[in-house]
Amino acid sequence: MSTALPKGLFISFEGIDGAGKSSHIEALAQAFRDQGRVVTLTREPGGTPLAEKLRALMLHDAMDPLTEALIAFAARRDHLVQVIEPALARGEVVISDRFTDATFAYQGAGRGFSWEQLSALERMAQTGTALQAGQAPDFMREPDMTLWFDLPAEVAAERLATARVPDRFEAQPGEFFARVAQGYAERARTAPQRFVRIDAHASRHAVWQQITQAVVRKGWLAIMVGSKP
Ligand SMILES: Nc1ncnc2c1ncn2[C@@H]1O[C@H](COP(=O)(O)OP(=O)(O)OP(=O)(O)O)[C@@H](O)[C@H]1O
Ligand SMILES: Cc1cn([C@H]2C[C@H](O)[C@@H](COP(=O)(O)O)O2)c(=O)[nH]c1=O
Repeated sequence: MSTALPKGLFISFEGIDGAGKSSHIEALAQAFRDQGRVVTLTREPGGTPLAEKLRALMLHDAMDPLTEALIAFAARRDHLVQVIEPALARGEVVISDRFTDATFAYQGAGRGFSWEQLSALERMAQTGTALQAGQAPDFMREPDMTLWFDLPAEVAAERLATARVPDRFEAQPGEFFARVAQGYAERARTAPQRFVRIDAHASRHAVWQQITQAVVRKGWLAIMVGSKP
């Protein structure tokens, strides 16, 4: 007798730098584990040895916006093929700290690179990776849910002011992050069924409640009484 695998789930966390994503990702992973799921916790750019090398280039080496976008998608393709698709095929929950919406927000809205061309790259990089899962050749992999941490750029800047040595993105001026935040809002408007807006200006506890409510509403987790981030 064969035991059916649970359906793989793909959840991404998005938002401008300092929006508070990292503070909750591990807690959500643990909530899934507590309810018997296997979790692959990963990040972008990165998540594979090759993609981590590309991350280091992207975060620290000067380059033009097209180069930046191409590196983001090259890293994503490797990440999808090597990590995300195999984990989904095993019925795991994949939680990624950022995915393609970040490219639209940062390289698109932030740097000014064309969204139309980013859409073409998105289709190229995210199609044909799920054939073994029985998906059609033109199926484009996207997250099942995107938790979008919406926070004004000036609040995120205050939170990060004392935090760490900034990388190429964190060193950008406030106007850059205001554009990135707008980019996320625009992207959320184009995919309302996938995006869940999290009011990231709320307290940590209230943010955690919004996250758990979103996942419980989907029926992916049972109600978690007294759970904490
Ligand atoms: N709800 C909150 N209220 C106040 N401060 C918070 C809240 N959530 C997180 N912080 C603080 O804000 C800072 C940034 O949080 P965090 O590192 O989780 O953000 P992030 O979205 O993961 O950023 P990045 O994408 O740059 O890694 C940290 O100092 C964290 O302690
Ligand atoms: C996936 C992706 C990321 N970025 C930027 C966004 C952040 O500034 C960094 C990653 O740092 P984090 O601390 O892990 O959040 O990279 C980007 O510009 N484009 C992308 O596609």
